[in-house]
Amino acid sequence: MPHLIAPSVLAANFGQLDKDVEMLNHSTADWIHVDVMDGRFVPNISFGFPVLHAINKVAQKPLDVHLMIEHPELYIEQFRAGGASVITVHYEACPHLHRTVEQIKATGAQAGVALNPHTPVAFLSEIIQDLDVVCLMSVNPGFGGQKFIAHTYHKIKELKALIESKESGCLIEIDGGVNQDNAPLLLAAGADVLVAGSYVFNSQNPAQTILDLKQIKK
Ligand SMILES: O=C(CO)[C@H](O)[C@H](O)COP(=O)(O)O
Ligand SMILES: [Co+2]
Repeated sequence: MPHLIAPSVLAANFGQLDKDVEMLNHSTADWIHVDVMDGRFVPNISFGFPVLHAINKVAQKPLDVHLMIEHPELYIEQFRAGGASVITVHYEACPHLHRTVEQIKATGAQAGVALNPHTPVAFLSEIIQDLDVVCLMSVNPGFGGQKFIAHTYHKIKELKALIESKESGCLIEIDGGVNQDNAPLLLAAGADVLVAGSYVFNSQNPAQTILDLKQIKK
């Protein structure tokens, strides 16, 4: 399968969000990554439902909603109604992860689980068959524009081995500090989906930057 590019609108210009989403519609982006932060699970607040609705009104690509919030189970149906195609919750925020994953799937969305940089891949061994996406955080969640953590390569290989051993069909998504230098190595290690925020939106030509990431050969 060709890899997928999921630009994060966290780095977009919120004064002209519709224009930036239109740009993504016309680009080779596959998904639109939407980072929701609650100021409790992570030390930052991004946005909530009104902004998600504004994005969904314009977006013509699947919305990949990354929930960096406590008690995500209270809001799954609302995020689905807001247009989410993929809903990703954090392992660290879900004591009843299996129940929350089933709840996501019951809405018709694809279910993702994100792991913080310090959380072992092996913690997903009993649930990997039920997941559509595992999102490996390659920065500590909460902010865009941070430095990529190189230990992520090792986690991708471990996750790939776990997915194969359990015959799971789930995708490996990498989120944080992705750029043109590390992307080829991430794909070679086994990544399927690359999230990129500041690298895309801070570039001179975001659509071209997305195309460059999309055209990397494995
Ligand atoms: O989940 C996130 C931060 O918690 C963002 O998706 C991530 O940081 C992408 O932004 P950048 O490419 O600028 O690192
Ligand atoms: Co994210």
